[in-house]
Amino acid sequence: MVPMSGSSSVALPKARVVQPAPDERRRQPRSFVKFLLGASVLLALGPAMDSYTQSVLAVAFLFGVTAVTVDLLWGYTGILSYAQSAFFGLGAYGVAVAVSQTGAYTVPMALLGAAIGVICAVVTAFIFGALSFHSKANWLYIAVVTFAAPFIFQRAMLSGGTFTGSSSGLAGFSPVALSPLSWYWLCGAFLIVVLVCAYVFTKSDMGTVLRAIRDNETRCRFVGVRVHRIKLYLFAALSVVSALAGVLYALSQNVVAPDIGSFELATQMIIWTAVGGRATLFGPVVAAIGVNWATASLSGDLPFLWQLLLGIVFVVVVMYFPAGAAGMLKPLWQRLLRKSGTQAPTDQVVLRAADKGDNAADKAGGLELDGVVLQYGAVRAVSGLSFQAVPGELVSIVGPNGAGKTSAMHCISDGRKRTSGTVRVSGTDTGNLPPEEVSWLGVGQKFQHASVFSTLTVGEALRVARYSKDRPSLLRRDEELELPQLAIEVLEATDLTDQLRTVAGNLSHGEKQALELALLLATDPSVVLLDEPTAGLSHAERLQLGRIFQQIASEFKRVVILVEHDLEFVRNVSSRIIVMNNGELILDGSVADVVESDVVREIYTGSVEEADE
Ligand SMILES: Nc1ncnc2c1ncn2[C@@H]1O[C@H](COP(=O)(O)OP(=O)(O)OP(=O)(O)O)[C@@H](O)[C@H]1O
Repeated sequence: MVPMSGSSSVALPKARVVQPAPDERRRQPRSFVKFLLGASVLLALGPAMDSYTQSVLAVAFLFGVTAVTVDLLWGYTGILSYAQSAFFGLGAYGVAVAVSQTGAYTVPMALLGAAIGVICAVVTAFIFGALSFHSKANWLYIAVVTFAAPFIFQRAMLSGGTFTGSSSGLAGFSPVALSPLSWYWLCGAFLIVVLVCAYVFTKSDMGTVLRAIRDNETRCRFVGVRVHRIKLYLFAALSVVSALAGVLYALSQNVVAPDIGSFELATQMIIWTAVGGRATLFGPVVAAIGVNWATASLSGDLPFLWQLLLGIVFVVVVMYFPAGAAGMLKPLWQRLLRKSGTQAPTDQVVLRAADKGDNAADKAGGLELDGVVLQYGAVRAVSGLSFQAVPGELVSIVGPNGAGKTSAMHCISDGRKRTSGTVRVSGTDTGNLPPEEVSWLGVGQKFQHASVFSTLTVGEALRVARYSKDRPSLLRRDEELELPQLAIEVLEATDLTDQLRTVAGNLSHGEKQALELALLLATDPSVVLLDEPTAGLSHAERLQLGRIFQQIASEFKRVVILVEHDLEFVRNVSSRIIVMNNGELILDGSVADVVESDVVREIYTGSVEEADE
């Protein structure tokens, strides 16, 4: 951070462009085209292989597809799912059961079976997703819940009698009689289509949102990203992809057995992703193809040794190379690119000040708390807190440690935290809405500790924060980043406009604090909650931020609620001060009232009870 200019306001740029050199821009599509060329060459080599290898690789390509789904879920979004093998199995069994049971060995019947299998997979995904993605769930829920999926699948297939073929499975049902080479091409083409779609998706604005969820789900929710909904839809969509891979497996292999939806296969998919390199797409695919090809070639001669080797590789990679093979090779690849005169691709960012306020200023009707209570078991952290704040006010909440200041902030930003009482934002009762919905109503909260997205660039993080205003595209990355003026003020004043392409995890502590502030301002809130925002900052940085806070309140007419321990700082920036002790509001008045109050002095030096006596 650098000191602000002497004026209270910073001149706003209409548009500021941070763009890569032309060489870099040309490079981005090129690397992907190279990949497609490489994949085409691999497919073209098909006729040179024997039919056994063609068949093995066709299956490996389908497992590569499931690896892409695991990577999108786990690598990009942080969702560890063990259900992908069950979805694969449902697709495969859908075809096998439909054709075998009806005796109609026709393509339409196989397609009908495929549709039933896919629908079963989607319904299962929605059920597991609904159990795992909700406000009270953490990241472990999906792993624990889906842990059961392969077991349920296998048990169901084993108990299905002649309907599912029990332990022997079903065979000889496929109405599609293609040569191994044709299946090799078909499955390879399917893998390429899935990879291209996944690549485009991960490079889109929604792909950035996925990485943001993986990095910091809490911050996502507090800037209005509907995390649970996104996770649920992603999980359901990828169940379709896995089930379709299962359909092709059944048609090409002409045999299905319960182990295609097993826990072992589910674990292997996770191993391919970890060993290949999470969040790289190509790494897990190469690992899936390589491991399956090697398994087919070696497991006959070295059945036990091969499994042991795989297990050891997995443990070593997880412990010592968390970025996987792709992560290990990346520096080498980048060095090669640099030698050939090019750099890794980077994106252009055009920062633009919004011509009009999104909505907050127009409907800013202030903040109102009425009898708010927050009880943690026997501890009453907030006890009947009531106050109002109007646009343009900077209200500081002070009090000793444990007074309930942070808890009061939580009661405003998260309707589910409150035990009782009412909070109204611009006249709207927030009820028991979760933080993402309260954010949509116009509340932005900055936490005590800087909470940003460690692997996202500053520009990407700001784009994520615009989720509720500019819907992210699933297909493309918007070069233009339109921000409310007050967010641009913060970026300009702290020089973050020059760091739009810097990874947030590499910023200094002060810059992270400023970025977090800019993130919540990017949502254009009408109520800005700041919980000890200057903790750990230098004197100059505190002064700078203090001026910005005042500007947000007085110039941009927002309600600013500030929790701070530094009374000198509070005195300089506040228009009003609320004093809390033991969860209760004990004083609400002007700066002069509070500073001169004996009660406040006594709270900080002794106890109120003692003072009363
Ligand atoms: N998650 C929790 N579970 C149980 N008790 C809690 C929890 N969070 C806070 N408390 C208790 O609630 C009371 C108020 O805590 P809170 O953090 O709101 O105070 P504070 O005024 O913000 O303190 P500080 O200035 O130290 O941050 C304290 O007694 C604290 O121990």
